[in-house]
Amino acid sequence: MNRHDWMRILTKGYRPPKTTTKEKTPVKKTLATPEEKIESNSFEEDSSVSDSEDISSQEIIESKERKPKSKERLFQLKQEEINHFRNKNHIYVYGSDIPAPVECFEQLRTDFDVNDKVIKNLYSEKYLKPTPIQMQAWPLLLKRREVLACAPTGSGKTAAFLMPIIHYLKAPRRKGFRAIILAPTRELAKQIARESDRMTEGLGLKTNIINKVRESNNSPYFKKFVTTPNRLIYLLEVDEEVRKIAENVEWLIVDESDKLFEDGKNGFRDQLATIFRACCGPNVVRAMFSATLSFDVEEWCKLNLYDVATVSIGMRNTCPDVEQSLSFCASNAGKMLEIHNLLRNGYEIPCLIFVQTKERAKKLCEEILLTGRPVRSIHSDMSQTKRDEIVKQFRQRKIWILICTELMGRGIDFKGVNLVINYDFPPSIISYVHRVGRTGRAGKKGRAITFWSMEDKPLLRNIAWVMKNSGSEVPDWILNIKSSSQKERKRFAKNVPDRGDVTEGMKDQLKKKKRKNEIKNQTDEGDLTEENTEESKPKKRKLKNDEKPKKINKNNNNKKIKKKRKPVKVGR
Ligand SMILES: Nc1ncnc2c1ncn2[C@@H]1O[C@H](COP(=O)(O)OP(=O)(O)OP(=O)(O)O)[C@@H](O)[C@H]1O
Repeated sequence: MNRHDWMRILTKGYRPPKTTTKEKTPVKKTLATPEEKIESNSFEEDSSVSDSEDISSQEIIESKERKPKSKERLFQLKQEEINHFRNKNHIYVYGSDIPAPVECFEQLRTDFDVNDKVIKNLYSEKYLKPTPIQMQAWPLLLKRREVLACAPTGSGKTAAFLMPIIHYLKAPRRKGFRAIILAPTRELAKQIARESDRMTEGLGLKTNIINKVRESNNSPYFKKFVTTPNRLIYLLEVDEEVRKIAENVEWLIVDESDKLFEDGKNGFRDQLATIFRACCGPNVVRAMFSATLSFDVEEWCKLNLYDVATVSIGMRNTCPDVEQSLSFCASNAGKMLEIHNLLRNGYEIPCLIFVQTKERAKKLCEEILLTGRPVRSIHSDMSQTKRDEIVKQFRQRKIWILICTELMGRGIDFKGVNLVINYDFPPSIISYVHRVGRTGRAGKKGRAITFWSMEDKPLLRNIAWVMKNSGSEVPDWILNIKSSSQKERKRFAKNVPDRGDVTEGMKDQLKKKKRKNEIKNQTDEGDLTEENTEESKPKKRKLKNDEKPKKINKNNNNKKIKKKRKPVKVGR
């Protein structure tokens, strides 16, 4: 018998006592208060608690302790998911407590209780899902956060600020205007108003746009209010009632914020300050939207907006959906030839052509009209009705080519512009991005060609980098041109080169072209030219018996042939 057999005999019939739930509790109580601990001491000292029980109770304690950790982990996982989603959609956020982006329209209903009618209106716009700026700006604005947003041209910023406003305004109240949207041009203000009308359908909300300063004076009782700063300033100055209404405004949105923040004669910085002071109620939420942001605007927002959340989509100052290229044209005549070549060799319509001045717009329009193509120009000399009519016809594709100045560079959504031509080089990177951004909108692709000449060199490299960063191919030598200083670029923007007359040099060019054609015809027709006919040839004199033939200089018979000079060596 070995020692195992002995142990079996001695312990026969013995069963180890079962652990009861009662006995487990004292271990749990180690997490209890100190008083309870004293009470439970007897249990802890109980020797009947086996080692194995100790381990299992330890596990319980650990699992209890781990519980809050796993909550944290869950939160971390969720955060990782959110970050992944943001990265996938190129959404970058800065600020505290930024809510998660929404992925679909349904989430607006489930998470934010947005009215069905508002969501229905989004679907009837034929939108299938939110664009990245909408994904992140909606939850922020629906939580009434102040926002600074920067998203590429044509990425749906208008709906990004309109939808939350509409959700909050809900139904009309006789309180005067409750939301103000500022835009830098009348065209843009009208476009926003049109989109707002579509999105508020069935809700009874009214959007008003002030066309003429005085006209708006007698009707400040709108629900929403889209305007340019000058017009609102006028109302604030002349009407006490408007001032009171402004104090209770619930939303103040600045579209194309960097344009409105510009100072100088084209900027609205001073007017904006007045409007911000007027809309000072405790409930106002302010937000700034633009495709391009300047350092100034960012700094201002950090200082003046409350707990501002910054949202940025994609790489700043790029147009990823536009295939961009450069074309060198040395002179006005060169540009004219290039545009004719483009038009002759096939171009995409609708096509927008940007020029520097309204004079150049008119002249270029006349030139292209001669080719019989449906082209118009649009500029500030025209009445508003005429401008609206032209924009409408361009949208309806009755006009194929629209020639415009910087006026149309920002914000205007012509729907489906396929080609942008910068006939005259833009004055700044910002201007380039907005001009080129008239195509490649709402997920569609577009093309942009920029003509450049030597005078545009201070900005050439920077524009080339915008192209490169947008994914277009640019020759390396342009990217490597010596960079111009910020001062030089600013000077370029302020004093753009005088580009002269669009048709300048055309006569010379035409003469040259005519001459070229003539020469070509001559060579094609062989000897049948006037110079080569028998009559035109000089008659040959018969040589005398001992006379040698003279050498003839082909270039000029009268000139003697000059002997070639030997190069002179310069020594010390
Ligand atoms: N969720 C969406 N799905 C599809 N299309 C959309 C969506 N939201 C907006 N759009 C469309 O995208 C186009 C561009 O929108 P919008 O004019 O608001 O662009 P933007 O970002 O303001 O451009 P810009 O900087 O040039 O002013 C419009 O035709 C609009 O109807």
